[in-house]
Amino acid sequence: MLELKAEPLTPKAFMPFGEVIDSRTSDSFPINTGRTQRHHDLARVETLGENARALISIFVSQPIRVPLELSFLERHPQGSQAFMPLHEERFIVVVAPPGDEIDPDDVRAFVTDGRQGVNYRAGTWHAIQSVLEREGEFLVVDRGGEGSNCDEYPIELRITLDE
Ligand SMILES: NC(=O)N[C@@H](O)C(=O)O
Ligand code: NI
Repeated sequence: MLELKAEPLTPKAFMPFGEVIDSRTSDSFPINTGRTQRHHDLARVETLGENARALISIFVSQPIRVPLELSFLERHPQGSQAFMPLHEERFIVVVAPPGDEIDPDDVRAFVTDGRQGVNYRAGTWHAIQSVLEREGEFLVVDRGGEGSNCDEYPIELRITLDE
């Protein structure tokens, strides 16, 4: 069992796995006669394969208990997957770089601050949605289309929080 302490999520630390979606750490420009700031193109939506298209969904997730024990990570080889909290919910992010094998030394665990969303790039190994404290509602953008788009990799993990 590999035990990891979740570290605060930052755009730089998450770069090997995808993007952090956050209006506080992204550039913007004015639109709508200056009434709106557009934080533009924050994450790459990847939709690969036959009849691929982008899906917009809402996940309503029940909270997990900490320490979080995992028996697998999953990946979506044909598309990215983004999670954006709708009510400042914090969640645990566990990731490993794309590849057919997972090196336990490459697994990273993060905790978001409620304002952050994430976009897993296609093929990034990740834990399934793991919201903290209370029921969470997330806007999800990922890939629809033909063929299988979810692989699982067995790995025993225990994620703790420094709080
Ligand atoms: N299965 C599904 O749509 N969700 C997972 O991919 C997940 O990452 O939570
Ligand atoms: Ni997923």
